[in-house]
Amino acid sequence: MTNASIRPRANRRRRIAIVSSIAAALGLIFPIATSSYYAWRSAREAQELRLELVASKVAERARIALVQANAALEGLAASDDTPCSAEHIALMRRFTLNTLSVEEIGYMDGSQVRCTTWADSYFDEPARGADFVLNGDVQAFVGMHSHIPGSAPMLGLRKNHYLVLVNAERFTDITVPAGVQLAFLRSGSPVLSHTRDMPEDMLTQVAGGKTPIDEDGHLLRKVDFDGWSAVAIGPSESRSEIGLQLELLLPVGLLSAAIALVLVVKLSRRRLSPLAELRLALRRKEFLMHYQPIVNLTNGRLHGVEALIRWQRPDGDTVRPDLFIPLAEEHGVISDITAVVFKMVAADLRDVLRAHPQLHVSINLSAQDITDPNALKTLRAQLEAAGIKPAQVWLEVTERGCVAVGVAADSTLAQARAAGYQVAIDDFGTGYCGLQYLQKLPLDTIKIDRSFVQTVATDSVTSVVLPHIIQMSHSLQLSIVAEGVETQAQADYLQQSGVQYAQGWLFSKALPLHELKQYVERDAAMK
Ligand SMILES: Nc1nc2c(ncn2[C@@H]2O[C@@H]3COP(=O)(O)O[C@H]4[C@@H](O)[C@H](n5cnc6c(=O)[nH]c(N)nc65)O[C@@H]4COP(=O)(O)O[C@H]3[C@H]2O)c(=O)[nH]1
Repeated sequence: MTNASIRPRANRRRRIAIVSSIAAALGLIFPIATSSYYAWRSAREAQELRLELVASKVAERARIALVQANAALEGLAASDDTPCSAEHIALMRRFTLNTLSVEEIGYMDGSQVRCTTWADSYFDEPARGADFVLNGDVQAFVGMHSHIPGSAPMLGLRKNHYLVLVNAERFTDITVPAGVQLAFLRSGSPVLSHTRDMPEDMLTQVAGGKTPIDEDGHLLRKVDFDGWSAVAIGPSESRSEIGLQLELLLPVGLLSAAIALVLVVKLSRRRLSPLAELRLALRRKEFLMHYQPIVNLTNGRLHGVEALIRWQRPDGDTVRPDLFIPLAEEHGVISDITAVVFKMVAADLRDVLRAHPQLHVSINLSAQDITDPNALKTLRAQLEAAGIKPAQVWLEVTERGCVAVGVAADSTLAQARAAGYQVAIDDFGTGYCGLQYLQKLPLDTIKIDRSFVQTVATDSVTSVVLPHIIQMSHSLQLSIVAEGVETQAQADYLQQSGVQYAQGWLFSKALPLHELKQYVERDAAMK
């Protein structure tokens, strides 16, 4: 078995490094880009709102002016003064002065202007037909002029004999934010009114019903009513506005980036940890079982096997269980490993154990397994499915494990024995477990730790302990398995001291399943 460490392999480390770098870069870029985008969006939305607001203002002004002009036309129609009499002209003047949007009123006879508000001056009558008709009976003429030379283009509205001139320029004559242009029009008719410095091409586009937005960095907002349109056009967003929004949003973006970075570092460290490797190995099913023969010292025949887990990494390296089992115990992963062991043992040994009922398999349990109420249930389910009798299964618990879980060990081990399993205490002698405590535990077998076996025929201080352990086990009527027997001298000594069973390299190392099966066949062939 090679002694591979539990570090992630180079290519996985590389993969984690690449993924982490990408995640870190995204973690940095994303919040900053998002806050910049939102700064731009908010600036744009603020501009859209501003344009909407001024367009609404224009629409409102125009709507009021048109309502007033209409009211003047209605009021004049109700007059029964003699047309163009002094009273009649005075009436027209009153209407002109009282109606803010109306600049001048004319009394028409057919297409002729007979008199106007200012009786001695006449505006030119419309030389052509109406540009459009409003409310079914009001003819509208675009581009008329009052009697004042060089006056602004007016909108003429005629109903029956009266024609009022409305100064449409007033609609767009409002204070606007820098760079904003306004226009007022009726679809299909020339632009009635627009801001003075509106570029010609923009005017043409607006008149053509086009929306000159975005491509040239402009936004357009339109407010429609009764077939009229008030249009506001402005730069899509201002740099200073974006800067302002960025000042608000960027700190949030930077904070999120910092949090994301810390998370990525933490996560990648966790993914690079031995525990993450262990969990990954469980998911990838990188575990298998080896089996070490336990022999009868009297005749050298096979008595049973100890199931020993192996972690085979994808590159062929094997990790020793005494490296990863403590890690699994420490982080609560051991019950998952034990469940995997139960499953693999049942699948591996079903044929061997059914064909050789005198053999048993010894399975290691950790302290947590002893307190886990599911452990025995899982084991029973696996064994029943494989047709293996509980009597052929030994459960090994370490002395340290029993001491650690205390009273719980008593009841679990008692339950296990009641269910037909044999219970062995593993690594005996290493766990400071007093005789008194040992007496209370429901045990069948003691496994003497390798460290004591190795003292046979040496001057080691601990060499005196071995005979005591053997003697104590005899007095408690426990069977004994000696672990780690490497020499014939050790085997001879143990046998002469009354130890019945042993395992160790003298007899066999832990074997993969197919080699164990050959071993079992050879043993069965021995007479
Ligand atoms: N130097 C020497 N060593 C010998 C000799 N004969 C056997 N060994 C080794 O001694 C260990 C015996 O197992 P353990 O005391 O139960 O000690 C086991 C056991 O505590 C734990 N372990 C192994 N498999 C499992 C398992 O499935 N579940 C749990 N919970 N623990 C396991 O890991 C420990 C180490 O297992 P392994 O590395 O397989 O090491 C095994 C075995 O390979 C020998 O003659 N000389």
